[in-house]
Amino acid sequence: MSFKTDIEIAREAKKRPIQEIGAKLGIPEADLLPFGHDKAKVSADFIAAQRGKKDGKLILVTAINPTPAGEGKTTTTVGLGDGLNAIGKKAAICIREASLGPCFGMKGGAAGGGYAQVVPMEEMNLHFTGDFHAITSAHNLLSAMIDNHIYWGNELEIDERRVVWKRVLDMNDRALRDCVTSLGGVANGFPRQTGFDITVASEVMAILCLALDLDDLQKRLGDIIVAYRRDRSPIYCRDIKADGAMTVLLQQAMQPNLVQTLENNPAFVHGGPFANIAHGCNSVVATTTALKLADFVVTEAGFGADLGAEKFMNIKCRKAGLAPDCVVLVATVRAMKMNGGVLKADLAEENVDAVNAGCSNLGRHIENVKSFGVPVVVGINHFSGDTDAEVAAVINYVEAQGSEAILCKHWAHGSEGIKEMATRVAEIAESGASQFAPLYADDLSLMEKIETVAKRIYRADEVLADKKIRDQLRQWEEAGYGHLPVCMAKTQYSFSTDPNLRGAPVGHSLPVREVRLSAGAGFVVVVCGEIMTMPGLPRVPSAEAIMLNDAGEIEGLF
Ligand SMILES: Nc1ncnc2c1ncn2[C@@H]1O[C@H](COP(=O)(O)OP(=O)(O)O)[C@@H](O)[C@H]1O
Ligand SMILES: O=COP(=O)(O)O
Ligand SMILES: [Mg+2]
Repeated sequence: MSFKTDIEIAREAKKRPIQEIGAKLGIPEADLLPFGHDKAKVSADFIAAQRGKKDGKLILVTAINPTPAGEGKTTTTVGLGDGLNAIGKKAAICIREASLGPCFGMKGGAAGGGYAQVVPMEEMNLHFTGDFHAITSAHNLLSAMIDNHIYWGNELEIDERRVVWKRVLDMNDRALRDCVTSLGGVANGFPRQTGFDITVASEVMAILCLALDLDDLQKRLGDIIVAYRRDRSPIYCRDIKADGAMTVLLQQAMQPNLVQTLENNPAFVHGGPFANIAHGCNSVVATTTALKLADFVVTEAGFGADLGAEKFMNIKCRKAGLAPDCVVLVATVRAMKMNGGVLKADLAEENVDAVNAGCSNLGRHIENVKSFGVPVVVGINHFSGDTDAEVAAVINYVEAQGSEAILCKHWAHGSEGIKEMATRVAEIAESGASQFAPLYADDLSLMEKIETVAKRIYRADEVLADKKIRDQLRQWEEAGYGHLPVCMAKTQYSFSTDPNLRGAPVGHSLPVREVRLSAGAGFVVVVCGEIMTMPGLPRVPSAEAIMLNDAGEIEGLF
């Protein structure tokens, strides 16, 4: 059975003018800044005018530990938004923007898939409205101004060995991870070892996603710590006098983007941090705006619930005062089999035993989501190769755990394939059953916060952090940053730091490699295991298959 590709389906979309989509949410045309006929930014003035209005219900879509292709969180977020609208609810979705890294690397885009996509898919997965370029430019302006300050006499007495601000690029380029700048003699400045992260790991990205408005954005930018002096005193972005220009570069990017689903329902697409190396959630401003305009808002958090959902709850909700009313935990037969020990190459073959073996991963994620006090429904994202026996194995397991699992066929059928889930989610969200609370209080020490996530979510026995790291955490506590949440960076494939340790490992240790203070974003990044903040390209990058056909249309984007 041959299926149309995502891009073929997206190209056939019968899109409505973006003004019509905005009108569904009561956004006047004058408050939409159009980018063509099918994309627009929502004005900051209109957003500010929504404050004080009643919020709709908030639904988070997360997943079990994924295969490299992803298990359909974004696809399910889009499908569920369409499903809620199809049963008569006023719903909007909020998802993240795509990074060029995975688009041209391995994983592909971030617009959903099949008949549950947001459009225009090609533009969204490429330059969209320029937000990532703005974030990259703002980040690298600060980088350039730091080296320029040092070049012109270093009045701030920056210890050149302790510049912590790197550069970014929105591309997977391992060659840039670790490099030396300012080679070539006196005219080029003072050589310094530094490197690049991918734009989605930039603190500027996190700030744009957590800032409440433009004033908050500028303050957070100013709070960024870029370097330390020899006496270890911090030097801030505002000391370099870059925060004003960075805010100018980000003014338009701060306004959330509005597009539509294949079924012409409103979709906010804004911000794009990954969940393995950053906090993995779309912007607060898009989510809080959507909550003022719709009765139901469906949003996503990247990778598995051990990463995106944990940081959605402990970072985004904590900082924005959000409280999810329901969680949809996406499971797929293929990811269950992979967590049950099946190799990627063998996932297409029926294997009920492997599905049963993989259920331990699903069961742990169910427990973890419930530990935040939020009701959870498992959404089985149906793939054409799934057999009835494999699906039944998942449903039987979930029901034996006392939870609910609903088979969803939105990829193949759009809203028609997910009405049962939409109905159930609306019931749960409106029931008031959710008693959300973050996993740890602000006043725990930074180390205790790391240990709480490691033990309660990852089920690690211990956290391995050497004296240098523990001393650094204590120094940040003494400097007044002890109240901040932690942003865990680790592999998305396992509860542990070993990507091959699938299922529900116990007894493992969590090695902390380094810690980074994002004083502007307001969290401490805890880098665990071998995770990289500048990914590399795979042996055969998706880019090799991306081209223009004779009709000038893009091929190979997915
Ligand atoms: N039910 C499905 N059947 C076939 N392909 C799917 C299905 N759900 C998602 N996909 C595809 O899998 C890939 C990952 O989906 P996506 O929603 O981006 O996952 P995630 O957001 O969890 O990473 C996309 O290419 C999408 O088109
Ligand atoms: O940060 C990762 O997001 P996806 O799981 O949607 O790929
Ligand atoms: Mg996604």
